[in-house]
Amino acid sequence: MNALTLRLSAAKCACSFSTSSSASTKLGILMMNMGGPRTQNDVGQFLTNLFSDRDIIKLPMQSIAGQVIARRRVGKIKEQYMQIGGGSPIEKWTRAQGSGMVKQLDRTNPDTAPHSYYVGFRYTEPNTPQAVEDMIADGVDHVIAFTQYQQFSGSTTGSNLNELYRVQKRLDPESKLQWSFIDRWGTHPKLVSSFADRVEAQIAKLTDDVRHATPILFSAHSLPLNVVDRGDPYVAEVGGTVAYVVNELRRRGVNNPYRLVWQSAVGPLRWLGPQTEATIRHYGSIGYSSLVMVPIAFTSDHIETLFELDIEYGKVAREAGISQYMRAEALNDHPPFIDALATIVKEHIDAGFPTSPQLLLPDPGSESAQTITTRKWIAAQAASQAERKK
Ligand SMILES: C=CC1=C(C)c2cc3[nH]c(cc4nc(cc5[nH]c(cc1n2)c(C)c5CCC(=O)O)C(CCC(=O)O)=C4C)c(C)c3C=C
Ligand SMILES: [Fe+2]
Ligand SMILES: [Fe+2]
Repeated sequence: MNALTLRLSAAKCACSFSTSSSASTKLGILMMNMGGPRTQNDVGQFLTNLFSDRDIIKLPMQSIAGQVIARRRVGKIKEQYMQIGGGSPIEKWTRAQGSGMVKQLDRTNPDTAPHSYYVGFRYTEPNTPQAVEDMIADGVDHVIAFTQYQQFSGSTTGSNLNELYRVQKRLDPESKLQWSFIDRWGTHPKLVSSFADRVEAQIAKLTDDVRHATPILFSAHSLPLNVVDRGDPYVAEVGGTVAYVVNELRRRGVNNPYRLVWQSAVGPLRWLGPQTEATIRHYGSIGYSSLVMVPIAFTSDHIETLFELDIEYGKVAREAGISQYMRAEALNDHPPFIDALATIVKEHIDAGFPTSPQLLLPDPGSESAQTITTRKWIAAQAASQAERKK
């Protein structure tokens, strides 16, 4: 009997979780991510929301400075979105992933069917308040907050969780919703295997003369060094994903050399390197004529893959004499990746909605009051899930 079955022991028919039973628990799966502008007209608001978020960047007089910086960057970023078709494809991919995931869960976990997914983006619509309102209106009792960032950072999943804490406190003051959390999954075997598929497919496209010697550059969004120093787990967790993917590639007979590099640094802060762009330039300058790039910290296409890796660094690679510059496809709607998402949720349900112990351990460096409050809420939810399991 899993936790849900136990909760249903008072129900007349404990054999089914169907929504037709008034005593049944209705699950909602909240897919959390940053979001992206749907059109060029949304770029300004997206950037304003991002630069207003103290979990990603702390500015003096945040609300004014955030707007000023957003206004300064909007022209450049709009131009980048124009070059990738006008907007971010993140909502399209999140919906494809969510619908594939719940279809599979309906098959593998009939006891908790039907499964519904909700999209909670941090900086654009559909946002967290909309998702929580929809879940309340749909009669959801238990929300699985499932981050779509596979590696944890306070600036990404941490920010989404802080927002979730504020939103549920406002929209669900009597705490009718129960919550559980899937907060990181960077080494899940099905995620690792999905990445290995994507890398292997690109390696196969290289010409015979360079196929086995071409460097694989795993590239992730960088972090400011002060965030790394604080003990944010992201850098180590990205390294963990890379190690597992390389291990899987070795198992498949792909023995190419590899490096982990960091992209997308913005502003005057010092950011973690080596930078992706400088690495491409350097390898070109010492005679490499081929590279396979792998976006390793995001599951869907976005500006960092379609613009930065493909267009911007593609040009850098050509200038540096790299004639075979390739990028592993993002996971997007790759069927083994949809299987990975559904399996991760299945394992969470089957195990009685556990909270990762990592989520409850503070960073060694200083934390915001909001993060401390959010962690207390998560700990209370974790305790009540554990209680139900007994
Ligand atoms: C795992 C991914 C990401 C981490 C970690 C991350 C940390 C982080 N980002 C900034 C500042 C900016 N990020 C911006 C855009 C952006 N960031 C990510 C991912 C991560 N960020 C993505 C996928 C995107 C692009 C969104 C899209 O729709 O494609 C931006 C805005 C763009 C710009 O102005 O150049 C900023 C700014 C910080 C400071 C940070 C860690 C503290
Ligand atoms: Fe970012
Ligand atoms: Fe960028």
